[in-house]
Amino acid sequence: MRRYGKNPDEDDIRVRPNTKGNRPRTNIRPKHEDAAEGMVLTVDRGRLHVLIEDRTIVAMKARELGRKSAVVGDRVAVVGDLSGGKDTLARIVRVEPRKSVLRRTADDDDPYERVVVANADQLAIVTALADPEPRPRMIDRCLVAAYDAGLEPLLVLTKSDLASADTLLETYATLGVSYVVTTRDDFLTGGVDAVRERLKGRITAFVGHSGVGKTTLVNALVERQRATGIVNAVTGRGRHTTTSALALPLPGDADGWVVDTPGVRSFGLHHIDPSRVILAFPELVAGTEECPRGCSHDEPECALDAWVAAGHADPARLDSLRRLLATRERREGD
Ligand SMILES: Nc1nc2c(ncn2[C@@H]2O[C@H](COP(=O)(O)OP(=O)(O)OP(=O)(O)O)[C@@H](O)[C@H]2O)c(=O)[nH]1
Ligand SMILES: [Zn+2]
Repeated sequence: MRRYGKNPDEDDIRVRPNTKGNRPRTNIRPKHEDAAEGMVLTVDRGRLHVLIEDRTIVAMKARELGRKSAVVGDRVAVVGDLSGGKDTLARIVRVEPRKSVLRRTADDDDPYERVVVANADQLAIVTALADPEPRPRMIDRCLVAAYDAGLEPLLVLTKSDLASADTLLETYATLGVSYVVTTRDDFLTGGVDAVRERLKGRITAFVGHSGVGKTTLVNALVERQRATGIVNAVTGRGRHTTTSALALPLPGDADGWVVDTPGVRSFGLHHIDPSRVILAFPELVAGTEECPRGCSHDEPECALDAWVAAGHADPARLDSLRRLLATRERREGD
């Protein structure tokens, strides 16, 4: 995976400078009132796969979009050949405003932020209960990224056949995070329904370290083996070869999307705004009014200690908030 430099998924289409001084072509183009609306399902070497009604078409960014990127989950307007036929290439002329953006930085010291998924409602943080051992710090970092992006976090604890979820759930009880506990053995007998229930009507981005069972789970959720149509159109040419995220529809009338995010294991948290993380702790928000400007909420002048001491909030919640905010400093092993 490339970690630095230009992201080939986002900047594939170059805009040539208009050296002849002609009128910019965008001025003489129609306004694309006839464009079709669709959703980006995946990006593969600069080609975007877009779902329009029940067809998947391949498109590229139109020149007029400039450096603006379109990513998985984006609602886009598309013109050109929309038949979805082999070797056709349509053009994306507009990216609709995003409801949410989930970003990662390649590294905390890489200032280039990459949008991984647009318009997601929920972040499923997939963690194995054993093999590999759970990493609470990584979970905390994902929680911070979710709160910052305005996504609702969902803890998905896999491999419950190997270890109990009790200890881990204790750690997160104070945070009130939703969770589901899964085991592969249940998937064969409908045990994946409990997870599907949480995904209904929403776009959920799935993140997790290698080996936690994310692929096993995602395949069970979308019934990939049996799936036809959309899923095959995207993945049918064999292995999905890019590191781009991939949106897969839930089967039946669940009306939800699973967005698999290969290669996204954690998040660079340099851009995180503490005031957005605090929104996940509504009872602490008012307590920050007396904080000094730009308070880190983990300094002697922070007003939250007095707020908690006055009985406005549970001290354990302030501890949790501080624990989460502290994960912004990257450590060995993150
Ligand atoms: N015991 C047990 N093993 C599981 C379970 N789910 C998945 N596994 C195994 O865990 C290993 C990793 O599963 P994957 O689904 O490939 O995990 P992944 O997170 O997608 O990992 P990468 O493919 O490396 O990204 C495989 O050997 C699975 O068979 C489970 O519920 N219990
Ligand atoms: Zn403060």
